[in-house]
Amino acid sequence: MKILLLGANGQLGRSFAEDEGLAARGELVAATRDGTLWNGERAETADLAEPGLDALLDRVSPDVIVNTAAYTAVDRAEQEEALAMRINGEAVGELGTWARRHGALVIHYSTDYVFDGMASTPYAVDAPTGPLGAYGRSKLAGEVALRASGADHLILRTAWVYAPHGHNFLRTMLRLGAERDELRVVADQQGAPTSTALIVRASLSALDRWLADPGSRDELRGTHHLVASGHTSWHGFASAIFDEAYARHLIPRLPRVVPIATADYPTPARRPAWSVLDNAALERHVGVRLPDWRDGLREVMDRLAG
Ligand SMILES: NC(=O)C1=CN([C@@H]2O[C@H](COP(=O)(O)OP(=O)(O)OC[C@H]3O[C@@H](n4cnc5c(N)ncnc54)[C@H](OP(=O)(O)O)[C@@H]3O)[C@@H](O)[C@H]2O)C=CC1
Ligand SMILES: Cc1cn([C@H]2C[C@H](O)[C@@H](COP(=O)(O)OP(=O)(O)O[C@H]3O[C@@H](C)C(=O)[C@@H](O)[C@H]3O)O2)c(=O)[nH]c1=O
Repeated sequence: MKILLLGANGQLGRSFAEDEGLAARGELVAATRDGTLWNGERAETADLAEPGLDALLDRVSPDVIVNTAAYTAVDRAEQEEALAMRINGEAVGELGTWARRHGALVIHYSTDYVFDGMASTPYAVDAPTGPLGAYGRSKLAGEVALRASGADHLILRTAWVYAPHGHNFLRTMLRLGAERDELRVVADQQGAPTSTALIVRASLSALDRWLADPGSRDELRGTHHLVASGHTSWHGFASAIFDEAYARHLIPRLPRVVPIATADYPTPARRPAWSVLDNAALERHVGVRLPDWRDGLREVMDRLAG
């Protein structure tokens, strides 16, 4: 089996590449935008903003495409919606079209930002979407295009993703906390911080079930919510980050973390107030346990401390 990993330098892509789980299941071909991995090794080049993905796909001829590449700059997307649409929308449709023609499976990631955040109970997979901003619209376009392609696919919607590496809220907090005595963080947006390690583990379980049990495919094919269990606010997440970092002597002192309202932290893109996704169906279909978000945080902090 040949597996093509797109976006191997991103938070999630790098976690897949480091984990070795994909490589243990087949011949893994990693691709990045510039043809180089974060560690200096060579990779395939795949720029989703450019036409010509078919040439790479024809050459690699994957049985499974794991697409972790995406335009993820939520605020900048408000100014660059066409580019976000190309990368997160059209290019995903092209992957699907190739996959349908060649009988390949596409594992693709989407986001809580496809919802409008007006709910007050966890979003079910089939809840109506209604993105508030350009990034969410572009990710929804990718979901729609992949479904329309007719390819075998798993769309795994996740949220509030972080890792010991890459661009994420956890690393931003640790940087700002080292620079300032006080941070102001929104307390009226709720979600489930989800580590890339959790996403990798659950994705591999889903892939294993897909491969081992063709009878499961009708149940698995389609969209799922892959997030940690429980929920908190960005303020709650920031406070927990500092507590865990302080307990491991990663920071010399605890900064003050002041809860504020979204209105007091104006940003170009609107974000959903309620981003909690119901992950029970994935636990049932794939037989994985999706632990509480605090477990993932402790695991990442242990890695940073180690
Ligand atoms: N981050 C989050 O909080 C969440 C992410 N998701 C989704 O999960 C998936 C993984 O996200 P995550 O790992 O956090 O994202 P990152 O931003 O960490 O990584 C995205 C990767 O995509 C690459 N990329 C961007 N533009 C292109 C392009 N034109 N061609 C090829 N590659 C490109 C980037 O390349 P380069 O390194 O060169 O910039 C980067 O390596 C995405 O689908 C995202 O939408 C869903 C919910 C939450
Ligand atoms: C840095 C900072 C942010 N915030 C707020 C702004 C925002 O409402 C919230 C999160 O900020 P960020 O810009 O880090 O997060 P953001 O880029 O919105 O994160 C999103 O990324 C995309 C890719 C997703 O798919 C989502 O699931 C989600 O993880 O925290 C503060 O209140 N204080 C601060 O000091």
